[in-house]
Amino acid sequence: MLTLRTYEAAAKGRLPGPVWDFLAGGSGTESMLTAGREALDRIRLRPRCLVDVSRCDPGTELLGARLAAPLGIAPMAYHRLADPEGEVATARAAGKAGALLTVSMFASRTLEDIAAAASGPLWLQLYWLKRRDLLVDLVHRAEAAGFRALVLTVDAPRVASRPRDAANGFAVPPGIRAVNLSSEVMAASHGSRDGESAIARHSMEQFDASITWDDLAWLRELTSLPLVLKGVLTAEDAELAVKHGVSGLIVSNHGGRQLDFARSAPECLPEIVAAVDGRCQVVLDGGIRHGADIAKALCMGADAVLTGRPALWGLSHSGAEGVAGVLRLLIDEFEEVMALMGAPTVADFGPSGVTLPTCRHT
Ligand SMILES: Cc1cc2nc3c(=O)[nH]c(=O)nc-3n(C[C@H](O)[C@H](O)[C@H](O)COP(=O)(O)O)c2cc1C
Ligand SMILES: O=C(O)C(=O)c1ccccc1
Repeated sequence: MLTLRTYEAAAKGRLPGPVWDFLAGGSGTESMLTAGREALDRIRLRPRCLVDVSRCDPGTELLGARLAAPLGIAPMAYHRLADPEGEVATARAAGKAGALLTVSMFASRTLEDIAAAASGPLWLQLYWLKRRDLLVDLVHRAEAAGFRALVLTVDAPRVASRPRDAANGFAVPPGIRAVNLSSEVMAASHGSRDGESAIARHSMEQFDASITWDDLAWLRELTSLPLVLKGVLTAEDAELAVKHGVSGLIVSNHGGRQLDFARSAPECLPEIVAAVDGRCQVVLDGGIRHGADIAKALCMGADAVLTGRPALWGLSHSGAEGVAGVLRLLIDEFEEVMALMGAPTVADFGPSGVTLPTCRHT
């Protein structure tokens, strides 16, 4: 019987050390690698009994797209680090499982190839590059390829220092490239130097750290695709996001890879859901490792969750089949939790389904 731990152990065994460190690692003291997980573990479920759960339906809709469960894959760069087929295999698996796939701007397969392999909804994640012409090109290609939404990651004006990558002088191995961006812009991300991560250096050169809320209008005018902001952790920013017309928020601490000592995403979710008050969709990411985590997120008011690293573990273990296996595990566990919670549909999860540890944010 395969568990997420099996996939994780297999990936760790198979991948070169520096690649494993890039996938698994976090920023700074890595305090945030476990914070989200611990916050989820402190939340306990409050089951109801004698409800008809002879049929449980984990299906839902997210930004108008049908999903087999409120689950997607978080945007992650360079899936070819885990498997030669990369994002094409991931897309096939997400389609098979009925899960959303968020494709990173730094994907290692073309948007067109990924879309051709997909049978479910795709979102495209963007970092705001200084070279706006490249953003225009990507957005137009995403529209043409049938992507359903754009995700702007807002917790990374630069990639944070990550000690493992710095120690390894990590650079993306030759032969793996962010093929959707011009090689001229990507040149700096190759070529490793001791004591420095090429990815962090590249982000300092290429990301536009000067953008503010006012710049969102430029992106919104470029496309009719719905805009989702990823990395919002406060009610204040959620309110601003809604005022600026976003269709969704991904409450995320970037899997512990950006601001060290931040609040973890699950801790922030309730105040963000309250601030949004139904005006846009809310997705949680970070540390989703069990079907019960999906249930907890829904109880706190999320519409769906994204899982990150486990998809890459599955990919490294056995390509598309491995990713599909990971998604299947999470969805099967979620279905069981639905039955045992007395919650036969996703609409049956609400605030009374959890007890939250008392936490104050002011
Ligand atoms: C290897 C790796 C690459 C990532 N690349 C991106 C990226 O390109 N864009 C982005 O917005 N987030 C990126 N993230 C963050 C994920 O989208 C997500 O927030 C995080 O991994 C979720 O946590 P989890 O891995 O604990 O499930 C990356 C994460 C990892 C582990
Ligand atoms: O977002 C990340 O966490 C990340 O690792 C990354 C990878 C490539 C380019 C930019 C960020």
